[in-house]
Amino acid sequence: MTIGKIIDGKLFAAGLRAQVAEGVAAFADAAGRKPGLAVVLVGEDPASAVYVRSKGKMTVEAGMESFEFKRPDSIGQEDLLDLIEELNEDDRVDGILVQLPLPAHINEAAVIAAIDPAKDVDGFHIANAGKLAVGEKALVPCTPLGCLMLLKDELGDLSGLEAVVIGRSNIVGKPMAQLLLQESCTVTVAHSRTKDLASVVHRADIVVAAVGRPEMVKGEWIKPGATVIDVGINRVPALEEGKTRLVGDVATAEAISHVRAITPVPGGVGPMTIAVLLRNTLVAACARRGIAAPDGL
Ligand SMILES: Nc1nc2c(c(=O)[nH]1)N[C@@H](CN(C=O)c1ccc(C(=O)N[C@@H](CCC(=O)O)C(=O)O)cc1)CN2
Ligand SMILES: [Mg+2]
Repeated sequence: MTIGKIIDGKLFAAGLRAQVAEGVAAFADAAGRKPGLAVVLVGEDPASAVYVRSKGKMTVEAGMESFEFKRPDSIGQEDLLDLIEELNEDDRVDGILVQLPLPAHINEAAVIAAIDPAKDVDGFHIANAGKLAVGEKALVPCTPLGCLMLLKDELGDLSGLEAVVIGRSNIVGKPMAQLLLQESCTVTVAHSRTKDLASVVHRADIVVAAVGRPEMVKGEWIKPGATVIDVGINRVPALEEGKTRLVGDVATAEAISHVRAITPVPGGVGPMTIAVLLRNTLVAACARRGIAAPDGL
């Protein structure tokens, strides 16, 4: 039995952040100021609070300015839109990110639509999604771009490979499919209504699992030698009473003997999300100031 490689997303992300930090220093020399990222957190969701803290810390470590805006769960839609408008107008702010999910009474689409597309470092605005779809230069959602970076690092040229993306969200599944199409993969997007998912997955040289269902993708579904990117972050009960642990959307212990390579959870795709956010912020800052973005980012 051969054992596939575990892709170290944490290490790759650290390398990317170091590269971004070099670019940030060059930007600051040329522009006379640091790139700035504004992060908006609404409510008390503990996981969101952790991610936002981590984003702020890594933004500063990369040499950028971090602006954090925490608002109560009770904030009204109009007040949130006013804050976005202020950030759109603030010249120190190159990137704006509203942490998701938002409370149920807020219209997420309206909030995203209010962000200046040039500052939309999450790449969620329709203008950026549309540009990505037609192959124009765009700010691209962080998680799928991070997945693509890991895939290209592992496989090199992806052209002609059969890719199956499981999940059709606007944040991961759809942009992931667009990115893989741009790399000339043959792309299938599978989802909750897909019939015989096991045999669809079995065709794939590349599997990207982004369904949010713990260990749903079984080892025997994977074609021998496929590369698997596991986007899932699911908290499940641990063996020890009262404790939890994280698992992905793929049954990794089973899949490991089928794959060429696979991302672990934690330590795979997750760390790439924040590293790419920093990359997108630098790219947005360069574009806003008419400065060339560093090569290879
Ligand atoms: N506006 C956005 N909201 C959300 C996004 C996003 O990209 N933009 N993505 C997720 C949350 N997220 C960043 O915001 C994020 C999720 C996970 C990780 C990460 O590093 N995970 C670790 C495990 C962490 C743990 O122990 O709980 C890993 O996988 O190794 C970073 C960022 C939803 N919201
Ligand atoms: Mg809502």
